[in-house]
Amino acid sequence: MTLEILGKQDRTKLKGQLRYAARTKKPVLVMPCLATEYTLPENRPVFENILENLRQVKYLHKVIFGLDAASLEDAMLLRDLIRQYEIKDAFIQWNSGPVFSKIYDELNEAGFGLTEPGKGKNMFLSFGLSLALGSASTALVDADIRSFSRVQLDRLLYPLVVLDFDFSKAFYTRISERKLFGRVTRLMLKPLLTALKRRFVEYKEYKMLGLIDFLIQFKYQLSGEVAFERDLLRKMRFATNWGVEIFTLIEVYRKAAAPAQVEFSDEAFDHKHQIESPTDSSKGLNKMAIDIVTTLMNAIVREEGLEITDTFFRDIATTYQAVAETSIKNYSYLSRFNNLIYDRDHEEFLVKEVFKNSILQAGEILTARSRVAENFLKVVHTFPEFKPFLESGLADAILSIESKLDRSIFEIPQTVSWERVETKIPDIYNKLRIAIKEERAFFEL
Ligand SMILES: O=C(O)[C@H](O)COP(=O)(O)O
Repeated sequence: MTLEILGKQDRTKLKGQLRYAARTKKPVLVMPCLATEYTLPENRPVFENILENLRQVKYLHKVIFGLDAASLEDAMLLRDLIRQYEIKDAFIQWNSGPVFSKIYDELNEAGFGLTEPGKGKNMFLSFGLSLALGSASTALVDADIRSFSRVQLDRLLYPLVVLDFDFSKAFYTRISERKLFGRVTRLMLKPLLTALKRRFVEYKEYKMLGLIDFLIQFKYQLSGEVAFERDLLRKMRFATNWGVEIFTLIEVYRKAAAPAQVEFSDEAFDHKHQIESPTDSSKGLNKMAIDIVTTLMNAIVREEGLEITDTFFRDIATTYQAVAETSIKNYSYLSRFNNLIYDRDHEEFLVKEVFKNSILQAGEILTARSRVAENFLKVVHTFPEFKPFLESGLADAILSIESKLDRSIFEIPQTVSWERVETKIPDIYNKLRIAIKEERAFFEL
């Protein structure tokens, strides 16, 4: 279901309905942030605008600031800002502080592999905290939205808190300095999904189309603003790299009963932009694109069972380029229609020199991995306890073995689900509630 803003929305009504329904749904907002998002002078106004807007939201049960890369002084500064803006019921999940380091240690000792620092690990713990607080709906919003306003949060949560959806995802138009942004979504992911669809129709691989069609219907697949209903959140796993948004959608495809996308803003959306790094595939948009393609194709190969031939990625990259070139023409018209600046040469450069290579590089990574997987399985074959798993074919065998081991063997860096944590550490939510109490007392919040 797509919830679009049709004409002028009655914001007071929206707010009123949310307030009423929130009494039972206890919505929690999770905001992962880096200390630099408020310590650097150039970022501070963006962060303070978010706080100013959050101050006006009266229906949230709790606001969790998942704080990464922060010293004690940075954490205290955040505490001061939360107080200054009178954000009610907020607390800091200071990831490198003593209270939550202990929780991460316990999760790691139980074998959940949360060693890689970053947004994935941060938000995973915040979600656990939200579950521990008994929230029926949890929203995730980034701390770098330059155009944030409170009504956006209202819209994101409305499908879950007021209506009966179990997942909500924002869509919007990204514009900055009078130019279209959303470069990876527009120029890489959307054309790639179209190219994959063409290929699967042509080769009559209809089984693959369910996932592709599901992904295509989202207007902005890489938006980071999402909300989950409790039962779904418990079942979700999360990628801990740049593939997080696409991985989340793939999980939602498998696990959600009633997903919705919602128009976040009737104005253009702007956030902090990653650099383009055409020659270095280890950072910026280039790295983001590789992670996304690897995550997507990994799911199609392993969980949908696609057999990849030697030429698969080369063929897909060629179709991708043709589709992307057509969309560039369309984006140039769209820009003219909206009086925006459009640098067609640069967009073509991104498609041909950056994103096409990302697809090819992701192909190399996946092909190499699948060779490793085969060898791995040969070795695993010698252990009798894995024998029953090996009868179901390569993809299923790896999945079963991974679920037995509680972690991914060599694939997409990802978390387990909270449902899995609950089974292994039955009193985990109790421990998390104690941790929240300690952290709140420490920061006097
Ligand atoms: O959503 C995207 O396409 C990527 O996050 C890049 O976005 P940007 O071009 O708006 O920086």
